[in-house]
Amino acid sequence: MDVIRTAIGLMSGTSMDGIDVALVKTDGRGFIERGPFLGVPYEAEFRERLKRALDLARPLTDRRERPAELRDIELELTKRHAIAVTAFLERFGLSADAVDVLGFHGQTVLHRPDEGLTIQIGDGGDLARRTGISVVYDMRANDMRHGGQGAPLVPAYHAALAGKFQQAGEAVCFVNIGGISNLTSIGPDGRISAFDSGPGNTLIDQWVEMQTGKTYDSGGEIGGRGKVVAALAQRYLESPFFRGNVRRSLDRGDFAPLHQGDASLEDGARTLAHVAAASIVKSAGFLPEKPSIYIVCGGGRLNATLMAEFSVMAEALGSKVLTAEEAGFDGDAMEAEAWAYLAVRSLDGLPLTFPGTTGVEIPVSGGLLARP
Ligand SMILES: Nc1ncnc2c1ncn2[C@@H]1O[C@H](COP(=O)(O)OP(=O)(O)OP(=O)(O)O)[C@@H](O)[C@H]1O
Ligand SMILES: CC(=O)N[C@H]1[C@@H]2OC[C@@H](O2)[C@@H](O)[C@@H]1O[C@H](C)C(=O)O
Repeated sequence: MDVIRTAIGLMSGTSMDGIDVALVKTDGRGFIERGPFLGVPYEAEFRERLKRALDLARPLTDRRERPAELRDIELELTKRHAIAVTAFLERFGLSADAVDVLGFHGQTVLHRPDEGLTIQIGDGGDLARRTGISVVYDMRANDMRHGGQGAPLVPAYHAALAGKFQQAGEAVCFVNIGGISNLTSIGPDGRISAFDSGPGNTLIDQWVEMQTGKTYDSGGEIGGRGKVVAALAQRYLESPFFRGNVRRSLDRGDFAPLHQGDASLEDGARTLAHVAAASIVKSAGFLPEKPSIYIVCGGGRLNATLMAEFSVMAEALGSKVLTAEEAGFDGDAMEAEAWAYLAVRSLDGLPLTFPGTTGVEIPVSGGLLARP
C-alpha cells in the first residue's frame, strides 16, 4: 500500500490577497482526505511590498537572481508563511510533528514562459527551519526545464478529485477564477487537458482599487449596477491570446488594466466581469470535448455578476455550472489543497505535470525538498 502522508499546502496567488493554508491526507494518488482550511489575509502595506516585488523582478533574466530589496521581501514573505502555519496548527489543535510536509508555492513575481523563465520568491530552507517541517518548494521550474509552460499545476489535483464525475460519464471542467483563470477538463475516459484561460479577477481588482480604494468588487455588487461597454470588452477579447494555440500560461501583467476615464466605475466593473466570463468560454472552445459540467473555484465565484455572466454563456452552450461547494468541494481551499497534494507527489517522484496540462514534453515531477 502507498504511504498516506499529512501535508499542508500554502498558496499565495496572483491576487496577492493573502496566504491560503489547507491540510490534506493523501497518498499522492487516489486517496484524498481533505482537512481544515485557513485564509490569512495580507494587510495593505504588505500587498504594496508584493507589488514592489513584481517591479523589482521585471528586469530579471535569471530565476535565482535576488536584488537586495527583493531578497528582503522574500524573507518577509517566508516569515509570514511560517506564522500562517503556526496559526493554522494552533487553530486546529495540531502539532508540527503531525505534519509530514509543507507544499510551499511562494509568490510568483515574474512568469515568462516564452523565455523559459518563471520566478517564485519564497525560501524553502528558511521555512523548514522556522516551522520544523520538511518543505517542498519551487514546483514549477522542472516543468519549464522540460519544455512546459510552468503552469497550471493544479490540474493533477483536479484530476484526482474528478473520479465521481468520471464514473457518471460526465466531461467535467474545473474553472479556477483567481487573479488569472485556468481550466482543467477531465473526460469520462480520464483524458486531462488544462491551460490558463484568461484574465480572472486582477483586472476587476485593479479597476475597483483605482476608483474606490477597495481591493475588490465584493459580491460583484458594483459591476451589477453597470452595463457592458462592448468596445472595451472587445479590446480584451480580441487579444491574440484567444487565438490558435491556447497552451500558454499567463503572467499577472499580460492584460493591461483599464485607464481612468475609460468607463464609469460600475460599467468598468461590469465590463471586466463580462471579459472574465467570456474568456473562460472562449478558451473552453479549445478543449478536446465540450464540458457537461463546470465546477467553479477561486475567489471569482463570489462575484455574482461574473458568475451570472458565465452561467448564461455556459448554459447557452449546453453546459451546467456548479460552484465548488455545490460539487462537494471547497472553492477557497482548492489551490492550497493542491499544493499539499503535489508536495506528496513530489516526495514520491510522481509527475506533477503532463503534456496535456502544461505542454511539457513528458510527464515530469518537480519541486525541491528542504529539511528542517
Ligand atoms: N466576496 C467576494 N466577492 C467578489 N470577489 C471576491 C470575493 N472574495 C474574493 N474575491 C475575488 O477573488 C480574488 C482572490 O481569489 P483567489 O484567492 O482565488 O486568487 P489567487 O489564488 O490569488 O489567484 P490565482 O488563482 O490566479 O493564483 C480577490 O482578489 C477578489 O477579486
Ligand atoms: C505562474 C503562476 O503562478 N501561475 C498561476 C496563475 O494563477 C492562476 C494561473 O495563473 C495558474 O496558471 C497559476 O496558478 C495555479 C495555482 C496553477 O499553477 O495551477
